[in-house]
Amino acid sequence: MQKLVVTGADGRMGRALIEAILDTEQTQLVGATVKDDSPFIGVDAGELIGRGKLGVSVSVDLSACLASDVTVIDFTVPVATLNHLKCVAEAGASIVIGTTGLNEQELEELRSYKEKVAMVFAGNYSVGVNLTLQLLRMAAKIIGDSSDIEVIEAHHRHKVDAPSGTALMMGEAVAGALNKDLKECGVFAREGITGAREPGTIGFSTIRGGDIVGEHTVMFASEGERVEISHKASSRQTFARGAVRAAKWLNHENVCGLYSMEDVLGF
Ligand SMILES: NC(=O)C1=CN([C@@H]2O[C@H](COP(=O)(O)OP(=O)(O)OC[C@H]3O[C@@H](n4cnc5c(N)ncnc54)[C@H](OP(=O)(O)O)[C@@H]3O)[C@@H](O)[C@H]2O)C=CC1
Ligand SMILES: O=C(O)C1=N[C@H](C(=O)O)C[C@H](O)C1
Repeated sequence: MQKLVVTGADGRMGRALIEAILDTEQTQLVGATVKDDSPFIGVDAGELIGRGKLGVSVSVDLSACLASDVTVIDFTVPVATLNHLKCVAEAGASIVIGTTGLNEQELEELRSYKEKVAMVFAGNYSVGVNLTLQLLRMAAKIIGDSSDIEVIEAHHRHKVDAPSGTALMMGEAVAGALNKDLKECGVFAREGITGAREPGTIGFSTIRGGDIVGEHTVMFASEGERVEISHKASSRQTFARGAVRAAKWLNHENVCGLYSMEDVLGF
């Protein structure tokens, strides 16, 4: 039985993760944590999602939930993720991280744990998005040099970071296949008299509205035709089930390192 702890248990993904764990064989929720000002402290984690008592009280103390055979699943905010990662390292536990919006310094700090912790870190845990990354690399190799490449993403009104982690992963997959650095060729904003499109750049556009779960399109536009590769998520369970799958995979690997969802899927 794989022992799992969910941080940010009262968040959109936290709740979806508890649901996914309850629906996955050979996994057991052994802890659920929230921020210290949450109204859900002390509530049963099962009751938090309307599934009846599990005997796991929502708490603020992650370290108290940890042991070397526990895997944490963390979809929160960058500062919390790094705090949680520190606790995980101290306990010799492992972690699956889904948080997006980390800046360069935060990413560097996360990477610094790869010798000490077994962790999976991905901007998107859906199988479909990770398949899409493969398709994008193929498209980039065949038509990337002769196309204008644009990444368009749409999410719900509550999302706080842009572009999405997935959009950045897609941009990096395309840039990598073209032997480019996204930091140099990415265009993240356009307004006013921008001038004509600079050849070889990768543009990003962001839509925020309503309850859109997550939609991404990469457009390869050239003279006379364009190719669009799209993924549309319609349920957060897609991400949650993928993260639980990653946690089960980590338990088998149990080797310190920084892994991607593509590693988990064996792509
Ligand atoms: N990789 C993937 O497949 C996916 C990644 N995501 C990413 O997951 C993250 C969470 O998304 P979502 O669930 O929609 O967001 P929510 O805002 O619904 O949840 C965030 C959770 O983190 C908690 N939190 C915030 N600040 C802190 C803190 N300082 N310490 C401890 N906990 C804190 C929140 O608590 P409180 O509510 O009390 O503030 C809440 O429980 C985002 O970065 C999102 O982009 C989302 C979906 C899929
Ligand atoms: O915040 C979200 O909701 C999502 N975030 C991830 C991202 O930033 O790419 C993954 C998914 O699209 C949903």
